[in-house]
Amino acid sequence: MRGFCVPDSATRETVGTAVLRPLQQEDAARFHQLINDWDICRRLPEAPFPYPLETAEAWVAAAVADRAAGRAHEFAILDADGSMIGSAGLRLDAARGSAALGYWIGRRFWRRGHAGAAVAELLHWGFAELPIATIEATVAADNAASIALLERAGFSPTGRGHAKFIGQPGASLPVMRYAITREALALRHLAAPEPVAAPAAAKPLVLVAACALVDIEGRILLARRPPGKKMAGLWEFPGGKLAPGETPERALVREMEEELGILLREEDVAPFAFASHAYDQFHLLMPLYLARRWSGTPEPREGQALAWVPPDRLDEYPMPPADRPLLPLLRDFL
Ligand SMILES: Nc1nc2c([nH]c(=O)n2[C@@H]2O[C@H](COP(=O)(O)OP(=O)(O)OP(=O)(O)O)[C@@H](O)[C@H]2O)c(=O)[nH]1
Repeated sequence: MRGFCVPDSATRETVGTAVLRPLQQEDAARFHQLINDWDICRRLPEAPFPYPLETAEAWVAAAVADRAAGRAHEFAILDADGSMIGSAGLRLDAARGSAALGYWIGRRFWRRGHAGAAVAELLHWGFAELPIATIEATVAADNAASIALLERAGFSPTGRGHAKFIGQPGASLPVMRYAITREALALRHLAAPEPVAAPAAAKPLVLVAACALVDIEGRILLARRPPGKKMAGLWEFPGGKLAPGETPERALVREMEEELGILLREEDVAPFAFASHAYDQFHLLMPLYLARRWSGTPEPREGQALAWVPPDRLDEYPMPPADRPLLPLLRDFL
């Protein structure tokens, strides 16, 4: 398990800034100077106290080796002047597609929001760069500041347990387990900004996810909008509007099942391009994905006609105006 040390919650008034850079062997002396503090070590399960310089050197050397091997990514947290003030990192559990978070901040730099900023930055970095879907954290049950910090960062509790802390021999202390998924972090950031007041006459923005299903002959599946619908008779890429809280990928999985009766997996769709088009009643924003793998044979479940169309014949099929800029991109790519 990884450890946490944040004393007393970073006050909300202070907005921390954090810059992370990979931990280097030259950081060992400073690392030692900052971490050799009972109030830090007692909250870190793997930290002895006192914390010898050789242990710091060995820990940093292991971190450098772990980074090279892709096992873990440990960072120095820097303040605005570029001085190291603490450390934060992610240790991978490749089999589970997860990583364990740990961090600590030197005492002189407590209560300035640095830990919260470092954790936020590390979550973004981790989900962008590592093959993981979840980041987990285990924290001593009496570490109220870190619990508050994790909850503010978007983590949810997943359970309780006990863990040994090297600095407190013999003791098995109660801990709480937390986790955050990639989707939860993304939704949080979508939900976070205050809505910008739209001018009275603004058109609603409609978000539609669409998918170009490509068969082994490189043909693309088009669906013809059935009579009775807006733009009936035009050919389009299968897809539809996102339901509340849905990612575009998840919406595609649902729509492909509903419209075509096929099983498409989220990991089998790749973002390709997007359409942005002002219709009279709304503005359409439509990410277009490509998929070459699915289970089942597409069949029209909603009264639509279907056609497998070679890329150089897409022009022959009348499509909504939003789709037209996408056609040359598809022709060039396929
Ligand atoms: N699926 C799909 N929709 C498209 C494409 N191009 C395009 O302009 N659209 C527009 O994006 C919207 C798709 O949303 P939808 O499929 O959930 O809407 P709908 O008209 O079938 O249902 P609705 O009656 O509930 O509005 C429609 O207004 C549709 O005309 C496209 O290539 N694929």
